[in-house]
Amino acid sequence: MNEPKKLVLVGNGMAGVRTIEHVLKLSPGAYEMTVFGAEPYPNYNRIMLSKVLAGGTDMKEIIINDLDWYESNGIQLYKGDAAVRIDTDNRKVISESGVEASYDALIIATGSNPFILPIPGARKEGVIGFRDIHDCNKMIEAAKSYKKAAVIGGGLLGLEAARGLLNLGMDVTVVHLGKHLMDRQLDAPASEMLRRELEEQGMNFLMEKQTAAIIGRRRAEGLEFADGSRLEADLVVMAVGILPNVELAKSAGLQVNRGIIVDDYLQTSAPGVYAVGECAEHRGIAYGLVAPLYEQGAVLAKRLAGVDTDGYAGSVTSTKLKVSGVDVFSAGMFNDAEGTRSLRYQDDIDGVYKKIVLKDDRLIGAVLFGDTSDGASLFSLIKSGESVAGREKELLLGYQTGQSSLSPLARLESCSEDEIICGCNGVTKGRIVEAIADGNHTVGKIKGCTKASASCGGCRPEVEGLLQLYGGDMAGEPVKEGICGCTSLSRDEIVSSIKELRLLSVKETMNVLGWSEPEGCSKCRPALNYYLGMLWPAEYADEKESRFTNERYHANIQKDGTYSVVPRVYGGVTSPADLKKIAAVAEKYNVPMVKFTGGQRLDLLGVKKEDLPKIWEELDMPSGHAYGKTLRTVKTCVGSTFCRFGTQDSIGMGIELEKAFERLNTPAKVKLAVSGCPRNCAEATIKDLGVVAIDGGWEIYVGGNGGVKVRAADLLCTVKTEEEVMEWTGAYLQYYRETANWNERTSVWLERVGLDAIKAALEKQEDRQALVSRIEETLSRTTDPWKEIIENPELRKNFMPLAEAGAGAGETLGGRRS
Ligand SMILES: Cc1cc2nc3c(=O)[nH]c(=O)nc-3n(C[C@H](O)[C@H](O)[C@H](O)COP(=O)(O)OP(=O)(O)OC[C@H]3O[C@@H](n4cnc5c(N)ncnc54)[C@H](O)[C@@H]3O)c2cc1C
Ligand SMILES: NC(=O)c1ccc[n+]([C@@H]2O[C@H](COP(=O)([O-])OP(=O)(O)OC[C@H]3O[C@@H](n4cnc5c(N)ncnc54)[C@H](O)[C@@H]3O)[C@@H](O)[C@H]2O)c1
Ligand code: SF4
Ligand code: FES
Repeated sequence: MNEPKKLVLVGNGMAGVRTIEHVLKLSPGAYEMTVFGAEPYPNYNRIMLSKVLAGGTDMKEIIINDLDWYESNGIQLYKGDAAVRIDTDNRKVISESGVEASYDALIIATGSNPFILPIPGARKEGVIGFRDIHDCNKMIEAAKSYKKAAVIGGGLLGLEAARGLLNLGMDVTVVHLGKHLMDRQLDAPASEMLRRELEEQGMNFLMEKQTAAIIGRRRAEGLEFADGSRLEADLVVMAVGILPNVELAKSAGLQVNRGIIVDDYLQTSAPGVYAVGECAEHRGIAYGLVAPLYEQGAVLAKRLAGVDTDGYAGSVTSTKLKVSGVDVFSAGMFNDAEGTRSLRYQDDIDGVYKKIVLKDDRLIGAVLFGDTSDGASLFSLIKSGESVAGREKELLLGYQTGQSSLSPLARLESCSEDEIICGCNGVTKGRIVEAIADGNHTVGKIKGCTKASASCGGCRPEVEGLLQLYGGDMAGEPVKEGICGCTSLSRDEIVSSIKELRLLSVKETMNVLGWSEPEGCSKCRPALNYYLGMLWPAEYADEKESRFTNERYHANIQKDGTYSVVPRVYGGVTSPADLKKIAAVAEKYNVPMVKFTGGQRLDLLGVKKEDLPKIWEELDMPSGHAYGKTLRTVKTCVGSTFCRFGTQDSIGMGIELEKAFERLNTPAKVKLAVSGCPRNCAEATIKDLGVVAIDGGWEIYVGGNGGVKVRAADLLCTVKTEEEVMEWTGAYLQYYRETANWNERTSVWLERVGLDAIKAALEKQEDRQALVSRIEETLSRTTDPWKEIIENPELRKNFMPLAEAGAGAGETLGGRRS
């Protein structure tokens, strides 16, 4: 056997160590390895520092390779000992402590340094970047003694730092230079939705602010901006981008631009010297995310091991913000440009935004907010560059089934074993399939042994997909998945645990049931809030912060940031007096548009947030709840009161239903209608519950939907009296409340549960009555939200402009929404 060659790695970080891991696998024993690391730790997962700061994990959990690993692989590690010189003529590296290491091959993987703004005061105590364990510890320490943090930079790092500092109890203001947060990853609508969501989480923002100086004596006391205004802050985190760490390479005479220039085989301008990771510049790009760096590392390892490779051709990147409660995904070229076309979908009620960008029938970019479940599939289509002609709508609206040729499952099945599924941790499909074959049959177990899905969580749908494909048969047991990435518990398990253990708050539920994310996410928080309210109508106090914006402000937020006002008009029947009131407020507050809705209501559109309480006060009408997961409207036809075909009083029936069930919290919105004869002018058979009058009675239809996916309702029963209509409706709605998943419309629920099962549950009158008594218990505790807001000065403050609300130092400078 040949003498091993000498391989030296400078930079004990993510890209460099990943490269030598590959070399060890491809050609064990071929190299004698020496590693210099400036940090005093073994190799760790830098991206998890955000989670450490946010309290989601601890330092020991983020170590990728412990000291034993170096030892058992015969690697000489000099930790806490930076390389200070490279002698390319004599092929050796010299370290700070004086160690000299000769090399046949040298890998430079020195990463980046945080960019520190060159402004007065930038070196003061209390001003830091966020790059390593040391910075993370410093922030955790600072939060114990100081309360006001300013994060400069509203990019990925800044927002993750801000979320962490909020979790540590600090009052956090993010100062951003541009108009839009995460401007390198998101378009304006997604960025706006993100800002609103983060404001709801308690973050303050100062947008379009240029920091001119850090003020304070020895320690930072605040920021001064170019416009002369100031912000108090005793901790300042700079997160305004990174600079590749090229000093060592530069001083060794290597060709350097922004990064160290490398070719497709990661070779620098010096023989035997390679560079990978953030410090390298390939075809003009220095990447700042791990996935492309791991791809580089895989190519370099092959090169060093003498294995054939086509070289590295550059990467398309995707990102996911690691802030719990916010789902944001961005990939590829997400901005419109010449020769591209884009499709968008925006649902302001559920806070979902999707955009895909196409060029020549190929998908080249995507932005997702609120629902990022299709991110991985879209990303693999972007990478594959295949034609998506004719499938654009499916891509935008999401994969409905697992059957289409585009479905994530089909794609996963056909992709090669080497395809990286988890970009953050560089885990391939082959490795995950192997883990499944070894008996790991939950995402949690796969996470434990491969680290796939342990970081940003973006690959979780793909890991779940692989479990579906390869888990069931091998295990002989069904694969169990949780309601979201924070738990492996199903909806039913959660609901029964809440009941059995008498859990009474969202936080307690997450703690007791072992949530992986201490704050939960935008899927589980509102779901838990709903389940708790449904189970404990008397004891549970609704948690506003677990609701979407519309339900928090009791108004639908519109695309321009204004709100809409929809007063309750029972059964769609109004009066001259109410119409006058509506007209008067519309005129007085310059409401730009008054419109009839599909549910026979009047909608005042374009209302400013601060006008909402005044308008509701002057209207003195109940809320129409046009914004919530609740009973929306009962649409009625004129019925026997005026119509010559009418067999029953559909208006009276509709009003009675609406008065009985208004303000009811439901898993998803619920719409009702009542028609006075089978001509069905109120379109009752495409409603969640529709009542149609017949000779001598009423038919009750359920599970209809007139939305994206039209579904004709099924006949539940035929009854004779109005009392029976009320009883069946109450029982049906309560059964839906008790058994549906949060956010599941009745049309989907009915198909999942089955009409026969629902009929069986409601068949016996005693069962119906038990359900009715439970719904009545809930209904007896509801109140009109706007009446409450109007009468409560504290609640009214939420709608006031900042100055009137009496904001603190950071807030008066602008940006904060309450
Ligand atoms: C808080 C945070 C969160 C992040 N989250 C994500 C994420 O979610 N997804 C994602 O894709 N990316 C994320 N990133 C970026 C990701 O961590 C980097 O892209 C990745 O770590 C770069 O790997 P690297 O090996 O090039 O550099 P590094 O991991 O920084 O490693 C370089 C190492 O070299 C050492 N070094 C420097 N000079 C010398 C020298 N002269 N001698 C010896 N050692 C030296 C440094 O101390 C460092 O340890 C995040 C970064 C941070 C800071
Ligand atoms: N979830 C993730 O994938 C993740 C998380 C953290 C960090 N990272 C990576 O770490 C690196 C550093 O992240 P970053 O957010 O610092 O870099 P970035 O370049 O992505 O964002 C910096 C932001 O700061 C803003 N900015 C620039 N100058 C400013 C100024 N003077 N005042 C206020 N704002 C200013 C920019 O407009 C930009 O939005 C990036 O490569 C990033 O991709 C990734
Ligand atoms: S459904 Fe029948 S009763 Fe009602 S308006 Fe139409 S025709 Fe008249
Ligand atoms: S892609 Fe981030 S955890 Fe897998």
